[in-house]
Amino acid sequence: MAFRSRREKLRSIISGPTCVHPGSVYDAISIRIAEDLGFPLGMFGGSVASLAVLGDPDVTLITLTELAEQMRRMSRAAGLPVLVDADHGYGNALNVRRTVQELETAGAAGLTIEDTLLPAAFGEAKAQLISLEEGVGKMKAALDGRGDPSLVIMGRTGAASITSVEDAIRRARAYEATGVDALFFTGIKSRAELEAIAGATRLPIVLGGAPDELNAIDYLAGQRVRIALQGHAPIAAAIQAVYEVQRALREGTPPKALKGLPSAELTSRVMREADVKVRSADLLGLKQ
Ligand SMILES: O=C([O-])CC(=O)C(=O)O
Ligand SMILES: [Mg+2]
Repeated sequence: MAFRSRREKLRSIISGPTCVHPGSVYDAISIRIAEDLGFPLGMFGGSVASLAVLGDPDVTLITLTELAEQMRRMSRAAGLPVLVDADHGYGNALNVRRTVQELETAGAAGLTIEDTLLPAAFGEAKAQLISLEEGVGKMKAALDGRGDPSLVIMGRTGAASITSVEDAIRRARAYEATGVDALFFTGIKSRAELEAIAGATRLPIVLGGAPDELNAIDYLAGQRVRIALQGHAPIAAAIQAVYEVQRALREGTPPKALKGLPSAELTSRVMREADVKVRSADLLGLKQ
């Protein structure tokens, strides 16, 4: 299968001895740039999916079809392995199974299923968790939905900041027992919390946003953290760049005087224009 080697690359990251930072990717161009810069992995966050596809905040309005289609566009544009934030799996455990099937055929290298109650419940401003039992059912459903055994499935919990570190450990151990490939934690606030979690579990660890004291990559590697996210600055930078250029144009700046535009060489590289020229010569008989 064409996607197998991408999945095996992600597997070698989580089974290796080091910790990597993934590139934050959200569309065909951002994944190509991350690949060109040598990132070993792309992270497709739910928040950036919402922003790129809907222009909305991360409040579970995006549909599975939209998420999978955006993943498919990225898989077609580049060969970089991508870890997808599949949120709560877009429904109950049966929906989780379907989510895994869709993301697998869209070319994801791996995905996370989390135990947050999504979308938010009526009248509840604070994040809540589903029960441990329902979380376990979702992990089992994810594994059952997997057709390619090389697809990486991660169990994710935000319990550390929603209930307690003890609850995060209880949940992580239960998810481990289902046979998931790795554990993804958000909301860990200190080295002591990470060490308690790493000491009580055995699978590779992926860390969502983390405070400064957790930002030493060798220390993280020593705690079995194999992937450490660094937020989603690229899409934030894109918002700023588009805003600045639209504003300058609106204020009457002539196009040639605009600042911050990419060189023709960079744009051509991102578009893989050289490959298109070769194909055009071969297939259309066009001179180069
Ligand atoms: O997975 C991530 O990158 C963090 C997250 O939940 C999101 O951005 O939606
Ligand atoms: Mg998310």
